[in-house]
Amino acid sequence: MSTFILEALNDAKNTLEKFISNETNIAAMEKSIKVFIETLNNGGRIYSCGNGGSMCDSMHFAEELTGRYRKDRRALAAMSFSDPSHMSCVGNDFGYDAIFQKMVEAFGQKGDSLLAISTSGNSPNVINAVNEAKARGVTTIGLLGKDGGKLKDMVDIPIIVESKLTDRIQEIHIKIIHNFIEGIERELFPEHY
Ligand SMILES: O=C(CO)[C@@H](O)[C@H](O)[C@H](O)[C@H](O)COP(=O)(O)O
Ligand SMILES: [Zn+2]
Repeated sequence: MSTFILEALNDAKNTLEKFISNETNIAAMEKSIKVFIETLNNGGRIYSCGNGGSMCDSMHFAEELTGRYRKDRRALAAMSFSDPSHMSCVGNDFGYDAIFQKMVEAFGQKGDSLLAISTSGNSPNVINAVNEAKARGVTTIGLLGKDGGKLKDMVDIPIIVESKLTDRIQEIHIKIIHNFIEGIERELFPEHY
């Protein structure tokens, strides 16, 4: 039993170390934070989407912007595409592949940004959201994994966690997400740091 626990924790450590050691990843994270800050400073909105655990990450990202991260401050304009009634309607009437695309169609404007989260980079509903975002001048940032999938070459800024395991990739994604929030707050609320 303990062997499996240590193996899993060590694999997580190694995956994070590998991610950190690639300068491209850190540069892409910095670039993403700049995009988010620019969006907010220009009165735009930050959107996010993903499936399963990545939907939880998408919601986690948005709530820490609209609500709170480390300290109290004003709400920031963010929205996760995860409204169950919207998803059941669009899933039922247009198909599951349209659930995120329809939200971009409803809200996406030039200058907004979209955090598209997919560990495979191949989920059709995330791909369709990114295509809609591109057509509307919404900047796209991909939190991806494995080989980056189709989204790697579609998003403006791809961030790929090198691992074959969905859960492991998600564990690094949430670290990146917290880093995004801290980067945004450091710029907009320097008095908190
Ligand atoms: O959270 C997990 C596994 O850790 C699962 O729910 C996982 O998110 C789902 O299988 C997703 O449908 C995977 O989609 P994607 O990351 O490939 O876009
Ligand atoms: Zn958090």
